[in-house]
Amino acid sequence: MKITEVRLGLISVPLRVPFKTALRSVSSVEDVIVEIHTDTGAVGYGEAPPTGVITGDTTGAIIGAIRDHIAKTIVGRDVDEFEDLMIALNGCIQKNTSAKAAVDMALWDLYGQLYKIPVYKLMGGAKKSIVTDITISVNDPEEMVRDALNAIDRGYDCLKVKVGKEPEKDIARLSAIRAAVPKETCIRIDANQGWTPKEAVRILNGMQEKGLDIEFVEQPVKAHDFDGLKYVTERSYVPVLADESVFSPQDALTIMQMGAADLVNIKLMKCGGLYNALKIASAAEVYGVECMIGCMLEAKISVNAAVHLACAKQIITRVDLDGPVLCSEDPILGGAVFNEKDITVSDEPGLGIKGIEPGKIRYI
Ligand SMILES: C[C@H](N)C(=O)N[C@@H](CCC(=O)O)C(=O)O
Ligand SMILES: [Mg+2]
Repeated sequence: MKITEVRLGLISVPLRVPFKTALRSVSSVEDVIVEIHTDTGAVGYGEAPPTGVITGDTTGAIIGAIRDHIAKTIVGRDVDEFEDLMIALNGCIQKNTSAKAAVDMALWDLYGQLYKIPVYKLMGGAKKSIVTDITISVNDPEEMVRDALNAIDRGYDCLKVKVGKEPEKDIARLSAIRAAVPKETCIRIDANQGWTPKEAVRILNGMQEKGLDIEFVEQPVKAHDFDGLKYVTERSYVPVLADESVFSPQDALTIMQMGAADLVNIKLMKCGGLYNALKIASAAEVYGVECMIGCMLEAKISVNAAVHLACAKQIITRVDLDGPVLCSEDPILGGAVFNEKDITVSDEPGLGIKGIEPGKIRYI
């Protein structure tokens, strides 16, 4: 199976409600789609969101990295030289993890199709379904309570609540939500780097004293501040999960060796795809650090690839793969079935993606 062409397109999918974090506010998913064509007619699919505030990757940068570096490296090569392809993909350009992730998943898709096996089984997995949380955007407490109750009505029992914007309001936000939702609702929070280390300890221990029962906090402090993260981890009663601090397997190792976080969030767009995500999962297994599988604002092609990983690795004990259910429509054909919180992996060879609804992709 020889790679003949890398085709790129753009999709635009409106969100049900605007997505607001301490870092950004957006109202639609605007992603780059990658199709890798082969001489057998098989096509591998990938997707990359331009999450500039987190990864530094813009739409133009994703397109440029794929066209000017990655495509030139992989076209003409055989999918069966999988390890060589992965090393070439990772070595042909620095950083650009979103572009690499989109191509990495399209290659896994083709490799699974070549050997007629779904990717999660190729990775040794046997689990067929997982359960995701859903994100509540940061707003005034009243609006957040409305969004939380709407999520409960849709059947979600785990909320990931965004905080970190106007930190003085965060305890009030969480108190209002905790008072409104059923007692057994799991609540995790994500500050998206919005607090200083001292502020984080004060807010988190304040939440603990009020009995708000927070499962964990995601990325309380700036991404580069590993010492600050460790400071919070050592002093907070609420467990700490490293998100923006962990891009590469090396970052994950450093965080684990320092004891700077209790948990790690693996995202394909931060680490460059499934090949590197597996390395983070292996490091986490060695250190006994449980992982969450997360996503950016992504539609179903790339989140579907993360579903395969989550079904394969037992060290992934938390799931934040709500990209598709935050969207008001799903233009992607095939792949995992997203029935609100319940996600069922596809048993089709590769990643199981069949294509994009006609008229919903603009080829470039
Ligand atoms: C969408 C997901 N639940 C999420 O919150 N992901 C990121 C932010 C993604 C973005 O800004 O696109 C996170 O910080 O965990
Ligand atoms: Mg996060």
